[in-house]
Amino acid sequence: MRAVYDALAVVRLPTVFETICALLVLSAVLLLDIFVLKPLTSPLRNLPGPSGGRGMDGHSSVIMNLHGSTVHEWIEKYGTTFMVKGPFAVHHRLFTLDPRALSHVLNHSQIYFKSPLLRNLVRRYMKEGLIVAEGERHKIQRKVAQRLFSRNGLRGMSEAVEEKAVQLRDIFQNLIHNPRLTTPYSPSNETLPPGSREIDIYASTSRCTFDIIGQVGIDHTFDSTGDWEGEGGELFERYEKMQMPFYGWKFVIGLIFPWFERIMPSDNKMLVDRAMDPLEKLSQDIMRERQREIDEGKREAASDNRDLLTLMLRSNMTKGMTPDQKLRDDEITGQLATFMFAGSDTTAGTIAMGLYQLAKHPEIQDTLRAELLACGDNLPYDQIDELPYLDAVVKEVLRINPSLPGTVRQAQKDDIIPLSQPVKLTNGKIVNEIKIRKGQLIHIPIEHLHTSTHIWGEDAKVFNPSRFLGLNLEPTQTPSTATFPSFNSPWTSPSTPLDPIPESVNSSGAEVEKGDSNPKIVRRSSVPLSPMTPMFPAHSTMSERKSSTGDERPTQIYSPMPTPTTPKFDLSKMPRKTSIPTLVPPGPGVWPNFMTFIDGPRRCIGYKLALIEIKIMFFKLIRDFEITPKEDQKVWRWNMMSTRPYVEGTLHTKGSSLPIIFKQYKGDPEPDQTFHPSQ
Ligand code: HEM
Repeated sequence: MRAVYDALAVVRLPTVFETICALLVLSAVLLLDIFVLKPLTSPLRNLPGPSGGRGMDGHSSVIMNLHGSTVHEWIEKYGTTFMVKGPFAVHHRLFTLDPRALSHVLNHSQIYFKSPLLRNLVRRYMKEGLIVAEGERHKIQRKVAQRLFSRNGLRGMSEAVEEKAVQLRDIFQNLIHNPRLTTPYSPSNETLPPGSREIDIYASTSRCTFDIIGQVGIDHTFDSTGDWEGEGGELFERYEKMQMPFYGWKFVIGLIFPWFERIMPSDNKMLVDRAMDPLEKLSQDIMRERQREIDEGKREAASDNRDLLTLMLRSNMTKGMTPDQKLRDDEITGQLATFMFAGSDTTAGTIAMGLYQLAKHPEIQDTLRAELLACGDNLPYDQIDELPYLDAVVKEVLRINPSLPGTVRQAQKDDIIPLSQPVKLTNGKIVNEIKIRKGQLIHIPIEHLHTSTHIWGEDAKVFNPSRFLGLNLEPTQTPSTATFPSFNSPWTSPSTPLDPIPESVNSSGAEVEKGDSNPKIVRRSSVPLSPMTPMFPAHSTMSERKSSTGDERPTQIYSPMPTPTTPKFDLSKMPRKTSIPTLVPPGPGVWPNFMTFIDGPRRCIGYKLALIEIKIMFFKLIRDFEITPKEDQKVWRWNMMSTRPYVEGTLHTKGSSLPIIFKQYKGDPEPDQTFHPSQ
């Protein structure tokens, strides 16, 4: 002890000069490490790749630009795997479309996490839910959430979705038939002739998907679609407003140092808190109430997979669970924010962009309508799911407009990534694998993969659903034929098998079967479906009511019986199932090389619900309406967490929107009304 006191007696605090010198030396070492040592020793340093990227964001803004062609030029020049740069061109990152590499990264989720920056961005909106969680916490959360998507769970969801779709269709019909009616997504109808109505399809479907997640997540009815002045409508307005593109420097600093915004919140942070705090409070109140109901035996265990909240609470009550195995309160409430964000924006954007594509391609719209009208209006979802042309259209929408154009992973330790396409390094060596260092990032370019002509053929950028039917139904399209460069090019098909994909199918069969070129969501259709056979007679009733405030509200139930379109092709020749075009090489994804929902243990947990929503919405809306784009309107997409449509010149004033013109579909014109050029 004496020796310790003696030693302390000679210790003194450093002088200011010594402290400054020490800090300078430390900074010099750090800078040397970042700007010289790291790049010089980077295992990616000999990979070919584009020059530039010397700015603060390196090549990121080029990669994230949804409308540029530069990345495709890089792919042409450097092949499937190359190096791109992070900040100040000193951070080396891997950019790969190589199926084996992607499969390896996605399936080793214990090595490849989301980067801290991406997690900070996601956490801002989605709190401590599934998307932010990594490692053991992720496994625990995912296991519970997965149960929501059991066969029974999905059936319940399809009923909730159908109800919403019918509500939306009724509202649209009412808007068309009653020009004086207004809604937040169709404020006025001044310039259009009677019988047509301009409706913002993004604003309306995002309300629907918000309502659906309220139901599925916490068994709560928001009804922001029909009751936009009510509590749900107000919550939705705030939720929508927080996604306006207001960023600025405080936002950027806050992404790197989240504590900063606790002192100086950015505009974005204030909008997010204004939207998410009431939602969080609501889910906490419901959580307490639900726990009480469970404790008092008021909720039947059998009905508990109806919503995620109850499922999580009941899971925490499993006998023998250690505290570590239980979900924390912030994980439970965070899950609502996660599902709200991950599940509603993505799906709404897809439905809106899909309807826009159909509006722009009348011949595809007619073909789809012909298929849908050949069935009754009340077709159950498992049969809707079997309709081949609808399936092809939905796949094509998901292929060409994936909600997440890409994602990023960061290696948590040194690793070796296998390749199916050898890469020629700048030093002339040819390698079949890439070494990656702890901390380096890997870009997973979903949209570039989907629009690569080498994978999807010459018409990769064209909206052409018939590629999934092996047909060429649209006269304006050329058949999808890939022109693969010579054998030695980086585009030859994989010579080695892909990584085995861990079977994440649970006992309820909630995940997709692998190895099937056309996996289906629910494989229980026992009724053979002929697309030509009407299944149920459509009905036609109409009722209107006035709201309590005396305003006319679109609350009608109205289902006309249009004459089916004369199909532009023989429906009986339609293949009964879609398939991935044979030219598409094997690759990871929910379907081969189809990465909209990515793959592996972090694959989108809600993709089956997304498919249900998209298909049922298309089914209900395209049967009853003819849709056309607005003249002189340019539509773009912007990307923050997921891509959203907006009209040119209105992003910063209006935010996301996508108005299109709706007309009641009345069937083909009678022959005597048809104009004949010879007359
Ligand atoms: C068209 C609609 C959708 C698309 C394109 C989509 C896409 C994706 C993608 C690409 C990911 C992986 C993100 C990453 O790891 O970087 C993901 C994850 C996720 N998605 Fe979806 N999604 C959709 C709909 C939904 C729906 C409807 C729900 C919920 C009901 C949902 C819930 C989630 C969750 C919770 C995760 C995190 C899974 C995990 O990390 O384990 N998504 N989604």
